[in-house]
Amino acid sequence: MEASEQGGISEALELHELHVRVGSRTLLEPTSITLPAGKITVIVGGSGAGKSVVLRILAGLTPRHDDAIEWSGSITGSEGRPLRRVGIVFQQFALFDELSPLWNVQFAIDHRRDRSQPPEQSARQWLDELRVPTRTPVAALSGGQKQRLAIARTLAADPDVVLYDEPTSGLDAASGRQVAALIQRTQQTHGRTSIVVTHDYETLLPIADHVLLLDSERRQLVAEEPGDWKSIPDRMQPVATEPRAITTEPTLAQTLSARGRLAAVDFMDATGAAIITAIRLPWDAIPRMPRIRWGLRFLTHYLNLVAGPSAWIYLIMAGLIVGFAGTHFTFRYLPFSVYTKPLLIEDLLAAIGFALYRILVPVMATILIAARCGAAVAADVGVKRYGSQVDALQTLGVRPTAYLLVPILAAFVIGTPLLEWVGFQTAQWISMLTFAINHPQINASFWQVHFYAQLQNEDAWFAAGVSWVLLKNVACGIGIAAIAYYRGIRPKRSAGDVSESITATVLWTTLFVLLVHFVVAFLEF
Ligand SMILES: Nc1ncnc2c1ncn2[C@@H]1O[C@H](COP(=O)(O)OP(=O)(O)OP(=O)(O)O)[C@@H](O)[C@H]1O
Repeated sequence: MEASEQGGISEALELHELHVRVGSRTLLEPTSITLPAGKITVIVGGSGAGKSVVLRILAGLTPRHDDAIEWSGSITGSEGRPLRRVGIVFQQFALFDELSPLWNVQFAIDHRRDRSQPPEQSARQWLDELRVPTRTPVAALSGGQKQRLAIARTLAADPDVVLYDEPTSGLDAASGRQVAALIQRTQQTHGRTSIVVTHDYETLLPIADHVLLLDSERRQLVAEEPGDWKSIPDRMQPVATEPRAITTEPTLAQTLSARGRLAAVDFMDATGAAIITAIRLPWDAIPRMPRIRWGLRFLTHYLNLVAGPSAWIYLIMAGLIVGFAGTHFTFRYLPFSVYTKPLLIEDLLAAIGFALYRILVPVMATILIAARCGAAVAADVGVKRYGSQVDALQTLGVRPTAYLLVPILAAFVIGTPLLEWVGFQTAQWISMLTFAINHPQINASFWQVHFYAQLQNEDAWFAAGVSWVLLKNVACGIGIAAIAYYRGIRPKRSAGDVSESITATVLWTTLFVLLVHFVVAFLEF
């Protein structure tokens, strides 16, 4: 542990017997090494040596038994103390696009490591220090400005250690040197232990206090003496890909059988994931928001996504169609209508009112909400996952369930009945209009009396069966929210994975909604 010039405390990073495997390949044999406090350590290694894997492990983003990655050993601060916070400046920055630069930094300040201590400086002071415009939307910032904002956000959260992931990637030599100078200046000003993971040794070795080589031959992190730094490039060999086994072309029957097996495995995977999700949901949904005001901010975002103005237009259109069709065609295609209509008109209106209120509008509304809002939320969460914003939340000390799942569930529990209500209001209005146009000789109050005949509730102001309608809405809302969230939050390696998660959400949410209506219909009637 070391005190910085500004009086802050920075921690060393101690690796104890860190052992990393990816699939059947060992990336790192058990390694124990200390990355000194308050210094810049540069970790270099050839392409494919495992720098990104090690960086994510150091940042606490990889569980010990991931899908393909396994690691053991421990990572602590100085003298074996637990690390409280490891910050990371992501290669693609992982900024929160929907927030201004100022609010990106404020988010980090509000979730800083020790909130009993005053923040090191205000969000505006951080942006001034790192020369980031405060009002320009994040998406409109230049690459360099985004990187400086990412550094400001990471430091504002008051981490013990700051990791930089390939900070010069994609930059020309001059810009790379500026970034290196910025890292050095920031480190000197704030005294944080800084670890730079890179393959760009030429630009970043000049600012290093220590250098570690991730040696892919020896599978070790090797501390390099300054005298040996010059020879590092010769030892940074790209890792050859695994030689492919030579196989004969599979026959059509083999291909089909393999595809069948894959489809079966996919189906089992999806079903297994759905069961696990259902079991986990109550635990994940406990609202443990670190800051209520940020929770409300995320809730507003998701309420707008789920039940904003464009969703109202959907439900109004749906209500118009189902209300008009239900009323118009019932009377138009009534068999022997000249004779039967005078006898049945009252009962038919009551049946239309009942069907619209209890079945047609709820089914139509929830299917639309599942497809439209489920897809919107899966896309939102999927992009946050793919763009590392979910990782950024985690390294800022926030569980993604707190600010994503809980607000998403709340938005659907509020939004689904609200949108359904909008659909029903429209449906009953168009039903009245259709009836009035088709039966100009009948008094308007006739419709009013008979449309609601099956919905009268003697004891209360609300309609009969409202609890069933609400139950369907809330059950569908919770299911859509959970499917969209868990599909979106799964690891994403490509934009294709995001798109696949949106498609899967639409398929599963609509199926779920139909299942809810099917099951509730048995209990209800
Ligand atoms: N989630 C994963 N599943 C399977 N293999 C993985 C996974 N992540 C990394 N790998 C493999 O682990 C090895 C190390 O990858 P890593 O991305 O850490 O390399 P790197 O040193 O960062 O390379 P580069 O500098 O080219 O980005 C590679 O062979 C990669 O294919």
